Amino acid sequence: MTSHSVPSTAVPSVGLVGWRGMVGSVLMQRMQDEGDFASINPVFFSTSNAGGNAPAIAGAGDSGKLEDAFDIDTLAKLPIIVTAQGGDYTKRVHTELRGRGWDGLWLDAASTLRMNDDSIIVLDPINRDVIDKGLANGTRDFIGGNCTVSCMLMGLGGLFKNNLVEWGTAMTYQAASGGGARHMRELLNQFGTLNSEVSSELDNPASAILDIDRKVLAHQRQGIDSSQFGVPLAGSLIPWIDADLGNGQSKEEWKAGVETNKILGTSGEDRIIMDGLCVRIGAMRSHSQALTLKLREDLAVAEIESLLANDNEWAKVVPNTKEASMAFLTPVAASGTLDVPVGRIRKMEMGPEYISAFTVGDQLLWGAAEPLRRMLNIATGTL
Ligand SMILES: NC(=O)C1=CN([C@@H]2O[C@H](COP(=O)(O)OP(=O)(O)OC[C@H]3O[C@@H](n4cnc5c(N)ncnc54)[C@H](OP(=O)(O)O)[C@@H]3O)[C@@H](O)[C@H]2O)C=CC1
Ligand SMILES: N[C@@H](CC(=O)OP(=O)(O)O)C(=O)O
Repeated sequence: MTSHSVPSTAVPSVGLVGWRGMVGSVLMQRMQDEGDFASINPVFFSTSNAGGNAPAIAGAGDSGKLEDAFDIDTLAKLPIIVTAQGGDYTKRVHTELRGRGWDGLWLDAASTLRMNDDSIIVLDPINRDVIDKGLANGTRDFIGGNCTVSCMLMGLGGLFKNNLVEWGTAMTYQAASGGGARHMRELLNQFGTLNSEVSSELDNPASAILDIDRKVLAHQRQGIDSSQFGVPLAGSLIPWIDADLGNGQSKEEWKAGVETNKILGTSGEDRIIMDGLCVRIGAMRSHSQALTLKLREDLAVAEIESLLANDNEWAKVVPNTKEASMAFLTPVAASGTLDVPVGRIRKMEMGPEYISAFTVGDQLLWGAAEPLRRMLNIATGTL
């Protein structure tokens, strides 16, 4: 074993797997920003570089060497493991660990264990009661939710938590980051090559826009690198995300219903019907969604806004004006922040219980890293 032999310290030892990936890096940054490393003894793991240097954490002393992320003996000594390594890793290592009776806490960004009966989907500003009950009852697997679902509930928690939503549709506009780092790079490369194709025409104000459009389209249809997304995303969109369930629904769309209800702990007649269409667009790291909600009551718009604004400190109600929507209700405005703007709230023509809403959230923060970071703090008793 390398330098970290899981020492007995006053603070719990926490295994960190997947810390250098995209989600893991955001998690590490947030943990440093919030001073979380003061309450844990981090033990860093790697699937590719065991024995290499662990990352330096400001104020946390020597991080030592990287442990082997497949070394079950070392993992099994830890009371808590946090992973953002991905579903394949979870499938392999979680099964082995539990198989040998390890009863530590497993905190995971991957979807693999999310819908298991013995796991809880964590989003504590929305379901702290479910989490606390689970901890008290011996639940050991705490899993981050789907990014779109988590961002929607953070923005609209005031309606969902108060059992005011009968059903809803979420029509999503999901960022490239949902596919991973390589997808973000591909999107930017696509924008770049499209621009290069027509740069001389763009430099000439007299050039015909329809000629430019023809050249762009020709490049999109032939020659542009789309190896990650499968089809061009820059200057286009992709109306399908995740697997085909064979019933016309994508897996991402299915998650909206099952995960929303699991997070909220709603079932039977309280179950909320959620469905929609999930679409990939050329945004970088914030997911947006347009919602139609059928409320259980005819609430005034001001009352709805007040419920949303008062639900949690991150939901930010944006007035339903053109100016405010353009300034505050976009991926550019929300990215890199924990704020979840929610706006375009108005009664729809269908009737007084039908409202529209639009919300945006950074899918690497509330959509992935932040719920796990906060769950770790709950587990260590610091939140
Ligand atoms: N992307 C997303 O939006 C979301 C992802 N998730 C979950 O999180 C998991 C991880 O996603 P994501 O962070 O995007 O995955 P990444 O591909 O960025 O990272 C996963 C692992 O790949 C290894 N790796 C190999 N090459 C590199 C490199 N050049 N830079 C960094 N890491 C590298 C690292 O493992 P090692 O250090 O051991 O080599 C790393 O931990 C996903 O599989 C998914 O289950 C959940 C919610 C949202
Ligand atoms: N499917 C999401 C990203 C993601 O990782 O989702 P999940 O954690 O549910 O697998 C997207 O593409 O935007």
